[in-house]
Amino acid sequence: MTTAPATAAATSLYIDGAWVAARSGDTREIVCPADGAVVATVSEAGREDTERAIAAARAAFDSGVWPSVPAPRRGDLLLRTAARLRERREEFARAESLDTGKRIVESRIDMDDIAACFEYFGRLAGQEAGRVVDAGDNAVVSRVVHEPVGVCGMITPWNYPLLQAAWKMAPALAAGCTFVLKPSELTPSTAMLMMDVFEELGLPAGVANLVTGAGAAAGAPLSEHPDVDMVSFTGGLETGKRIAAAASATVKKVALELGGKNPNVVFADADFDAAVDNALNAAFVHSGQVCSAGARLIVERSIAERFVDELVRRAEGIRLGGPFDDGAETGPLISAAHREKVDAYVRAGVAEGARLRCGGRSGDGDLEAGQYYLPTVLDRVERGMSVVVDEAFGPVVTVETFGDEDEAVATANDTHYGLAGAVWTQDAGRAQRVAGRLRHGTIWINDFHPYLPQAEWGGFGQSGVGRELGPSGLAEYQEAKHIYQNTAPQVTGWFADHGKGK
Ligand SMILES: NC(=O)c1ccc[n+]([C@@H]2O[C@H](COP(=O)([O-])OP(=O)(O)OC[C@H]3O[C@@H](n4cnc5c(N)ncnc54)[C@H](O)[C@@H]3O)[C@@H](O)[C@H]2O)c1
Ligand SMILES: C[N+](C)(C)CC=O
Repeated sequence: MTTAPATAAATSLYIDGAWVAARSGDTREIVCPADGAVVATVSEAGREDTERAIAAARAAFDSGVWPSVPAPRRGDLLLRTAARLRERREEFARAESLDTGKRIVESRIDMDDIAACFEYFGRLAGQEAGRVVDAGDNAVVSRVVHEPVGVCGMITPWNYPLLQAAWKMAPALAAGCTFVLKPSELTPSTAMLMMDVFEELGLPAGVANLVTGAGAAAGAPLSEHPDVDMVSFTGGLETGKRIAAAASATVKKVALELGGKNPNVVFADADFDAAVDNALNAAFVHSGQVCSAGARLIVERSIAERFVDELVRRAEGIRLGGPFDDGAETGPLISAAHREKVDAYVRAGVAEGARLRCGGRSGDGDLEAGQYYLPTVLDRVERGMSVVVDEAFGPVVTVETFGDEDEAVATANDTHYGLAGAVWTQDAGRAQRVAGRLRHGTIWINDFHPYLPQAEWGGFGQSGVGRELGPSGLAEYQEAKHIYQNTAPQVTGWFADHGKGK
């Protein structure tokens, strides 16, 4: 059983440096999906609360209180943020686990990754003062500088709540932007703790603002409002399309990190045990609620039967449990509604002809109190079937087979997404060839899942627009400005002076 922290926070909106309640007075209970315990009560923001937060972010930006701080000093605040996060790691990890049901060991890893993200952008801030351009004229001084985009709306999902927000907040602050963050309505707790850290470290009022509430009410103004210069969204494809469409009315800058249907390609010469073990990680870590989950296993035909038998045997043995259960290897799904969606997806696959090898149902016994769904393997699937095309965002892996390299690549690229993928082989030449041909934003060779703050993350195709992390992750929050100075202005004579002498 999870125990709730004593938060009865009817004032969970952080606007202009103050904790306030929703204007409506509405609140929402946050429920741990591992056992249904209420772990927090937070304010439920509506449109007018978000508009207040936007006004605060706009005023803070326009006053220059943050954008005019020299970039190395902004970087210093990010480094101090990282240090504070490391000190408060356990408190943050616990809050994340209670909201998501994620195992505490995974939440601790997330907190370390978040601190590393703040450190990376803290160091990157101020490293580059723009560039001088040779205009081909000695009288001209021409340079390109990078300025903050302005007020950013940030909308984030529930699976990696603070991590996905950190990938936006850290570069935005490094660039000199101000922002309004709207985390998933299901998992707001660590975002609240984060505002507490910013306040503690003296970030000026109005630079970081937080609204907790549902997407259509609290989130939509961030893509619609003319005072927001950029909206950065991480979440599902359909929501991303809605946000991009809404943002077009004011021609905002838009960054989208969307879903994936990620291929995990295994050649017959791969290290068998490592490939099976990592296929389990790829599909079932965090019960598959990972944008880059290896949900499409694509195995060379000659080893497919043995490989899948072993995968099924291992999947059947995975132990499920709550965040603080030391024996658990993975946790619950986020909600009852999501579990129903995953189950319907599996049923649709079976109805289309897939063979259910294991799982395909909720957990029983002790697991009945939570939103558990058993690791599920579906084989005998074909390209075009819904389970091969659509993201399940649950512990479900489908198995396809191939005969040669060309077929492997064609199968792996046959998706409207393009977020991530892996290739398993001991042939270094083939590994590089296949990696080069896969149309996905991240390719792992003989590994699955690692990401680094210094390496870009994002999708090809309908997995998104733009990149987070790496130098491009900072550039997302910057506008390039060309400053051209003529130090010896002269009459050009382009237009004759027809009035001269009159
Ligand atoms: N590419 C990545 O890096 C990445 C990372 C994590 C998750 N994801 C994706 O996120 C999805 C799962 O997350 P989810 O279920 O929270 O996604 P979701 O799209 O349902 O919700 C994401 C966020 O959008 C908000 N929202 C919903 N409707 C909105 C609207 N009309 N206007 C503004 N905001 C709105 C929600 O309240 C939430 O905060 C999966 O598809 C997953 O692949 C992608
Ligand atoms: C981006 N990542 C892998 C941390 C989480 C995706 O859901």
